[in-house]
Amino acid sequence: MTAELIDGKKAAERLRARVAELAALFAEDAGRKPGLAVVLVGEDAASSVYVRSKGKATVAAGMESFEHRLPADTAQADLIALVDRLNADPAVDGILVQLPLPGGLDAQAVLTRIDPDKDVDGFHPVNAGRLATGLNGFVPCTPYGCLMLLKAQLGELSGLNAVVIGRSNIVGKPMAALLTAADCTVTIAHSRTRNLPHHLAHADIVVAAVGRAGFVRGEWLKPGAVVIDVGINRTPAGLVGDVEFESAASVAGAITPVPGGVGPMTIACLLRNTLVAAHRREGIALDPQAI
Ligand SMILES: Nc1nc(=O)c2c([nH]1)NC[C@@H]1CN(c3ccc(C(=O)N[C@@H](CCC(=O)O)C(=O)O)cc3)C=[N+]21
Repeated sequence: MTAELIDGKKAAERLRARVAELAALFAEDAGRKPGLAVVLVGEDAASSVYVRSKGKATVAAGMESFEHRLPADTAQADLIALVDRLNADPAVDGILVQLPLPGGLDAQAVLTRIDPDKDVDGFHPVNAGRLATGLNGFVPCTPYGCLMLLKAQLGELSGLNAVVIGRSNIVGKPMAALLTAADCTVTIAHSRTRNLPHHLAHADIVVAAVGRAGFVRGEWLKPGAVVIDVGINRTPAGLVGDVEFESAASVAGAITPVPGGVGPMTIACLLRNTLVAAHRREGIALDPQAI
């Protein structure tokens, strides 16, 4: 292996420590802690683990964590009613409804019901529109975390060729928007892209978010490319990313591992967004560039 390992765990720890310092200052000024409400519907094992680690990280950062666990057979109207209560609750700065929702529930309707100024996931169409048009809003945590890792690795991104593999509303599309805003030349590839190796051959930056284990092969990469692997695939061999790690690590300049890469940054960025939401709601200044 020749590639440098990008330590997302360490980067996330640093970000969380900075968020905790600023959360303590916020609490002094506002007389209350920033608050994050997390809603989990059903008993999906992976979701349950994520929600628990989000709650722990929230408290560790000096924020209030409000956890709402609802049964899998919750009616759409009851879930909407909970979102309405959280929207109206002054102690709640951020609302996250854990995805995926159990079958029968309309996720889009729920996400659209969240107050855009409490939408720390950045999934509301208003926040997608703000990102697309360069307005201040909330950026989805996973692509925001990827951007932070890229900037820490490369410094200036202007003029670089970036290929984003995957076009989801949660990762691929906002990732492409962030890289475009950072003056990269951006290609969005996906499962139906013809001749992916052709596109990757010129990519200085590769962000893989297709949800297929080992989809991206090292031979396709430009030597020295920086590779961000968003994939979290549970296979018999364990947790693996969307990039074939061994072959990629012998060609890339730097690469994120799975686990220990993008995942921890996602949670740290959620705390960051919650801190920003709290400041905006209280009218307390916070330089977003400071974190
Ligand atoms: N409304 C909503 N917002 C989300 O942000 C959201 C969601 N729903 N549903 C599920 C996905 C997934 N997600 C992850 C968060 C942390 C890790 C993470 O910390 N992973 C560690 C450990 C991985 C493990 O051991 O399972 C790592 O990669 O090192 C991974 C994945 C947030 N998501």
